[in-house]
Order: sequence, then structure tokens, then C-alpha cells
Amino acid sequence: MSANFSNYVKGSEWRKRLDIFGDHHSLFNSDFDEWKQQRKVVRAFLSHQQLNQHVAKIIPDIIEKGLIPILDNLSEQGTVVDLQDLFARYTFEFASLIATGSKANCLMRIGLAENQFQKAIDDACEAIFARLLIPETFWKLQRWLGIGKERKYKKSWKILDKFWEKYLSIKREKLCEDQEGFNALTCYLTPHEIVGQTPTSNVMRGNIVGLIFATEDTTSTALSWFFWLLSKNPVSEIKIRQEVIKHIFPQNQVKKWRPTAGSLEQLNKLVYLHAALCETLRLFPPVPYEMRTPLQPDILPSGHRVDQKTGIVISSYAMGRMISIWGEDCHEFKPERWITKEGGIKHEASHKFFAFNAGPRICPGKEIGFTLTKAIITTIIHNYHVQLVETHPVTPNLSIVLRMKHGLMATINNRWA
Ligand code: HEM
Repeated sequence: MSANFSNYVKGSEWRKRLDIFGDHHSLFNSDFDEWKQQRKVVRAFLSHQQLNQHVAKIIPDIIEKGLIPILDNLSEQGTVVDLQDLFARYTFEFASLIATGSKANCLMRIGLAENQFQKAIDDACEAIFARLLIPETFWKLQRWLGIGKERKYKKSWKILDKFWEKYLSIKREKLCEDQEGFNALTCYLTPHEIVGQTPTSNVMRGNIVGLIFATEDTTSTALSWFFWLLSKNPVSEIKIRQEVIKHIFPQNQVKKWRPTAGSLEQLNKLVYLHAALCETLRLFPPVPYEMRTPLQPDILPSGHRVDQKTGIVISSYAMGRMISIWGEDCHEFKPERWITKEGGIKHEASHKFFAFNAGPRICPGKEIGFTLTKAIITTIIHNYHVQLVETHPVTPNLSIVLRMKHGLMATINNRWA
């Protein structure tokens, strides 16, 4: 993935199974020079100063106006909530704003309407997983007959197309009076200095839908497993609460905490929280495996010989649980393994900690992902007590994203009420 990157491509086998994220010109499905070009654009976008400023504004805004009223209400009513769904709404709200500038308003309608984008992505990811397991002729036959997971895949495609058309028409109408801050779609349509010429509608669709998926699904999945792991390791929750109090309220005037544009920086001081997040991503990487095809025969570091006919699957889920990589205690949740003797964050090489991929195709949204997760975790842990429903089954879904099959049911209690 790193040392011989150019020999290991996503290739046509990947593309035909994940075609919902665009063709061979789009970021997620391209290789070679096409990918380099798209990658340059997405990197420039994600590291742009204007985006950083926008992110610092919208995260506190979504939490204050969308999430906190819901959490307060759940606490007052004593209602059970599916945290996985709630997290997906929070991250979708964010993803929609940075990708298109449009508000999704899906935190307003909780309990009333399903998040259609999320449902379409979930169904598509399950169908893609099936496409990887069953013979090609079989899923192609299912697609032709419009049955099974292929029926859902087709429906998902239509829903995502509808979202895309809506985004595009809103944007085209409002382009001149765009007050929604820095977002990828405006950059594509303007065209912005980081994009150059406006790409085809197909490429834009693939990249925008892909960006929303990459932002939303990964971070909400990480959040769900984080709270599940914390429920099994209450000492870690206490440590995070103590750390928040120590660093955010140094004068000991402990009170409610809401993130503000200025306060997001404070989250970087929370070493134990960062360690607990890395530990979650080690044990439950939202993207549980990567697939590649070699262009030329090669010998893997393991000694295995591979050639053009070898489909390579690298399981980050398995890697996170290997004694040879993480030691005898690899199955334990131990945030301490990420903390140096001096109390700083211990950085692990990406080929060891593979949750964000490794090499040139490493996730370009890693830092934003950490900010997004830390802001909501700190808000929830400091202000509320989360009690998971003990009897509710928690199992991973069979999909290309490691979501929970039945969600994560919990009750919420406001600590300040
Ligand atoms: C916990 C959070 C996240 C995790 C675990 C994660 C993980 C990954 C992984 C494993 C890949 C490689 C997938 C592949 O092989 O195609 C990837 C790609 C990508 N991620 Fe993330 N991601 C996270 C958050 C984000 C966020 C918040 C953003 C955007 C703000 C983002 C944007 C992207 C993009 C654009 C790519 C495609 C890069 C390329 O193909 O060159 N990710 N991510």
C-alpha cells in the first residue's frame, strides 16, 4: 500500500462492484493519473483555510441547535433512542454542509422520518458486500431480474441520484448569493482555483456522494462502537470525564459544556480521549477491509506471491486483533497503549494502525474526523449519562462498513437537570 503503491490498484473488479460511487474518473473509483488529479482537488479542499474556519463554525452550530435539544428532550421523556441513527444524522448534517452547502435538517425530524440518504447507503453497502462474496454471474442475474440485494441497490442508486439532483438544482439557483460557506459543490461549479475546470456532472456526482459517504458513515460508525466500548469499560468513561474537567475547566468552575468555534482547539489537549478513539478504531475500524489488484507479479511482505489474477483483501479488522501486531492483550480495550510515558499521544505507523488506510491513498479527512467525533463525545460525556439497553443485541452488520446490525439503543440522562 505504501512501498509499491503504483502496483496495487483498485481496478475494474472494484469499480464494477462499487459503481454507485462513480465511474473510473471519480475519486473513489479511479486509479493512476485520473485519481492523482481528483486526489489533488480533495486534498486542497479539505486542507483549505476557509474549510477549517467553516468546520469550526458548523460543528458547534449543529451540536447546539440540532443535537442538544434532542438529547434534552430524550432525557426529559426518558425515551429510548438509537444512538447509531442519532450519530448518523449528526454526521450527515455536517457532511451535507461541507459537500454541498445544503442543510439536511435531519436532526429536526428525528423519530418522524428515516434518513433516506443513510438508508440508501446502508442498503448499497450491503449489496456491495454480497457482490464480493457471490459469483459475478449470480449477482448480475439478480440485478437483471431486479431481486434480492440487487433490487435494493437499484433503489439506493435512484435515491442518491435524487439527492444529487436536488443538491445541484438548489446550488445552481443560489450560486450567486451563496452564503453557506465553503463547500465542495460550490468549488466545482464556480469553478474554484482548487478545482480548475468544472468536471462532468458524473464526476461531480460520484465525488460529492462519495465525500458525504466517506465523512458520514465512517465517523458515525466510529462513534457507535466508541459508546459501546465505553459501556463495557466504565473506568475509561470516568477517565475521559476527569480529563475534560481538568483541561476545559482548569479553574474548577465545572458547568455545562457546549463546543464553540474557539473551543474546538481545546479538544486537542484531551490525550486520553484521543487514545480511546484510536483504540476504538483499532478494534472496530469503520472500513473493515481494503481490496486491491496487483498490476505486475510481486511478493508480499508476508512472502506470498501475487499476480494480476490475485484479488488481495487486507482486513483492518483482523489486523487490529493480531497478537503479532498488537501483542497478547490485543483483544482488550486499552487506551493506555496509545499514550507515551511522558503522557503524550503515541503515534503508530499507518501500516500498523490501518483504520485510515496507508500510503498515498490514506484518508485525507482523518483530522476532520477526529474533530467531529471529539466534539460530540465531549458534549455527551460531560453533560449526559448514557445508559445502553442491556438486552439489546449488538452485532456488526454484513457490509463494507462496520455498522451495527440492530443499532445501539440507549437512554440519556441530563447531568445538569
Ligand atoms: C473515523 C473516521 C474515518 C475513517 C476511519 C476513515 C477511513 C478511510 C479509509 C479506510 C479510506 C480508504 C478507502 C478506500 O480504499 O477507498 C478513506 C478514504 C477517504 N476518506 Fe476517510 N475516514 C474517516 C473520516 C473521513 C472524513 C471525516 C472525511 C472528509 C471530511 C473523509 C474523506 C475521505 C476521502 C475523500 C477518501 C478517499 C481518498 C482517496 O480515494 O484518495 N474521511 N477513509
